[in-house]
Amino acid sequence: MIAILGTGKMGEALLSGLLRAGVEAGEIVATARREERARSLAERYGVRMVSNAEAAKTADTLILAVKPQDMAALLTEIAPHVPAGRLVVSAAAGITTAFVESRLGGDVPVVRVMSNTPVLVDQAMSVISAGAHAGEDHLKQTESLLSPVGKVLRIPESQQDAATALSGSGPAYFFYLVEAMVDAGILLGMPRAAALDMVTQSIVGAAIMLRDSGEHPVILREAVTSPGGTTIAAIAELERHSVRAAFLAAIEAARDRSNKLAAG
Ligand SMILES: NC(=O)C1=CN([C@@H]2O[C@H](COP(=O)(O)OP(=O)(O)OC[C@H]3O[C@@H](n4cnc5c(N)ncnc54)[C@H](O)[C@@H]3O)[C@@H](O)[C@H]2O)C=CC1
Ligand SMILES: O=C(O)[C@@H]1CCC=N1
Repeated sequence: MIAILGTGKMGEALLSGLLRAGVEAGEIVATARREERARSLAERYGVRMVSNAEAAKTADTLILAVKPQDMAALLTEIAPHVPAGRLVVSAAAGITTAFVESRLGGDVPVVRVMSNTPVLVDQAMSVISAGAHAGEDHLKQTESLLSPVGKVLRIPESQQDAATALSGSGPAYFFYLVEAMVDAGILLGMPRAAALDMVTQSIVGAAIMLRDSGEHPVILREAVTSPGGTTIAAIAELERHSVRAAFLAAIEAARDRSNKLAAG
């Protein structure tokens, strides 16, 4: 039995992914804070909605998907109910395995995960790290939960905040870029729908080339950039506005924010 505690955007994305991957609805329980939300999830997915205490007692694997700021309260609530040896998977940004271990007590095996919203289309990037009491089996179990909904990579826990900044938040940067490019299309007089189509197909095409060609992004970009042409005119402006430096600073800020999240 798998329990998802805190079924918001990420929890629901993981829940739907598990079901698409063939886990039976009867093998999953979930929890939600609001009754209306619980009813809607039960209706849409056919899973049983239970209390956090019941989820902690009954499931072999607990997936904690509340906001980092709500994690301490959730751990205090479930600590008396988690039987020894249950795998606890924490999906929250910035929350260390030590934070979870210290609040649950005992030798609880904890695996920290940072996934991202493309889990909804089975294209997640999930990075996982073992806590002090989690071994190879626990990492394998977590991989088998997450690999049907995307790519899974093991990383040292010391890199989790950086991964949160890169791939956890990553989809938001691409959506932001699309918004900005569509605005540029509007500036040039394109209808909004057509501009969105053109930009979306360009980003999908570029992403698939990057993933499937094995080429370095510099080579792929150079292939688009003709001498004296249009692309270099655009890139000269991106450089003039320090867009690369802005990305470095932005992702560093996200890493620092992740590092501070456990403190609330
Ligand atoms: N949204 C994203 O792209 C990503 C989010 N995450 C992490 O996933 C976690 C959840 O994020 P979101 O889904 O975006 O937030 P969210 O606010 O949509 O979901 C959190 C849910 O937990 C519920 N909740 C809070 N305390 C609870 C409790 N004691 N018992 C039961 N339910 C409770 C809330 O009512 C809410 O529905 C966060 O820790 C975040 O860092 C990780 C990767 C990506
Ligand atoms: O913005 C956040 O804090 C979460 C963690 C990674 C993506 N969204």
